[in-house]
Amino acid sequence: MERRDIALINPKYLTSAVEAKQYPCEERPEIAFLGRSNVGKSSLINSLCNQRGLAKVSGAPGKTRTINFFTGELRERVDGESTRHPVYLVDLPGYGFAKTGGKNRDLWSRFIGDYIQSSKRLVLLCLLVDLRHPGLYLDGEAYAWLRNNDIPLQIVCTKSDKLNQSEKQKNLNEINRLFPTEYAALAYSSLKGQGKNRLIERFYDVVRGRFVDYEHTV
Ligand SMILES: Nc1nc2c(ncn2[C@@H]2O[C@H](COP(=O)(O)OP(=O)(O)OP(=O)(O)O)[C@@H](O)[C@H]2O)c(=O)[nH]1
Repeated sequence: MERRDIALINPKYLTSAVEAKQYPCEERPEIAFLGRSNVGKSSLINSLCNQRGLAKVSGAPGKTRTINFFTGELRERVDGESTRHPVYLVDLPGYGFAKTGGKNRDLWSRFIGDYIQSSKRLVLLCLLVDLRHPGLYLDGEAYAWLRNNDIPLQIVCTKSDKLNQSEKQKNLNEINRLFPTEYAALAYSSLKGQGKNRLIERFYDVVRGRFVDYEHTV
């Protein structure tokens, strides 16, 4: 019987950028991660890549202030045959930390906006929200702002291990209702690995749909 076996392999930190001319130039599709500060972006990237220290995990909100690029490959194995797609994972600075008010907030929007608008290779934006807190004002603002762009959006609901089954389902429904996107919101736990395979599957399918030229079979 055919079995789908998908992984994100060979992850490496590549570079950090504060302006467009510092973005890497190799043509790879990009999957970006955005969310309120401390929502668990670094933990999610580490969990997706099975590498603890890849992205920094902080107790102090607002640590990620640059756009961080990681390289990796999406690999699917079906019945012993393996297909790979090189990608960039892009860790965007968190919004909503204490000092980000007024002028800082405008700078943040311009910074992220420049990235989103200038990157021709961005195929999926993952908006991370904390599953325990559906409908936070700042998440709503980010969602509304991102909907104005043409980039496919995947809502990823972090820290799902902190809720029981019925709370999880209730909050997931609420997030889907408040933030509808082309793909249903996904519950994720970096601690337990919940949602990981489904999210990597999503990456694979999005990348495959848009960037078939990069495909090579090994
Ligand atoms: N229980 C649990 N804790 C998590 C999970 N993901 C992240 N955390 C914790 O949440 C805190 C913030 O995680 P980070 O991954 O550093 O968050 P971030 O969004 O990258 O933070 P910034 O760099 O400030 O933007 C850390 O204490 C993590 O250990 C999860 O799935 N489950």
